[in-house]
Amino acid sequence: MTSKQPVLQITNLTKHYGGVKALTDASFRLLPGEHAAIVGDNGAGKSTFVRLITGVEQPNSGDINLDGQSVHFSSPLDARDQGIETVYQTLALAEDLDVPANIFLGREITRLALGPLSVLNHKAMREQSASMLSTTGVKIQDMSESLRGMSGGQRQCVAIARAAGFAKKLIILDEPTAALGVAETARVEQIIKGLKQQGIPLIIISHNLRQVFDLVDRIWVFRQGRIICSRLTRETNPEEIVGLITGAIDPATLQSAEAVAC
Ligand SMILES: Nc1ncnc2c1ncn2[C@@H]1O[C@H](COP(=O)(O)OP(=O)(O)OP(=O)(O)O)[C@@H](O)[C@H]1O
Repeated sequence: MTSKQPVLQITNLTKHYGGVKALTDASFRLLPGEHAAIVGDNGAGKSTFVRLITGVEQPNSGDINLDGQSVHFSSPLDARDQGIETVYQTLALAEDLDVPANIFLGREITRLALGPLSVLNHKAMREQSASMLSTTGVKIQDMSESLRGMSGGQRQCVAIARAAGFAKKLIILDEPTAALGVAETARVEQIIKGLKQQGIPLIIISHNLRQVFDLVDRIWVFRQGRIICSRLTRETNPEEIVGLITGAIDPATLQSAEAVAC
């Protein structure tokens, strides 16, 4: 075990829907600056886990600890306010708005705060958007273009830059390249590597093992509603992870006790 305090520590998180045990006693940790992947077969409980740690749903039991503090998220907004930024597959972007308006969607900067009559500070939002995009390594030709004209990859990049710009604690990416082509996937992966260099902790849900092995420090394996173990990427290989996902390998038989956190 490491002595570093985890950014996120989850203990015995459980969510049952009637008789369906979507997630039982899931324990997980993310260290400062660490990039981790969540993998598992369909129905293994990955999405349920993410919904619980992003405030979309509340657990039946278990503890979520953020930077050493026990927290409860009553809504996604609550989780966001407490420092967890999530990029969902649906991206939550507004097609008809330009890049700055999308980056500041729901967090607009105002010159005069008068409730519904507030005056937006477009200049500040434009400047800060440009800075967020450049810090994240995202290149957008024309920031005043609406998102409607952009490719899936460009939109994904805007969503990740927004998350990186506002994340106080960590970023969660849900299948960020599932709908992208090869070149766009490579671009998004470059951006994720940039976040690693900046020390921003990150959790990625991905079915793409090549991508997982290329990007993360640690892999958490979900199986039948449980987190069965985690493996340091450098101490495992794709065959072993597939074996853990399918049940062909029993985590109890793995030798490296340091690398297994069950
Ligand atoms: N709202 C719900 N009501 C009832 N059962 C649910 C609900 N959400 C999830 N489940 C069930 O919980 C189990 C875990 O589902 P979950 O979506 O978390 O898996 P997953 O690993 O994300 O799968 P996938 O990769 O297909 O998205 C499945 O059996 C699913 O049918």
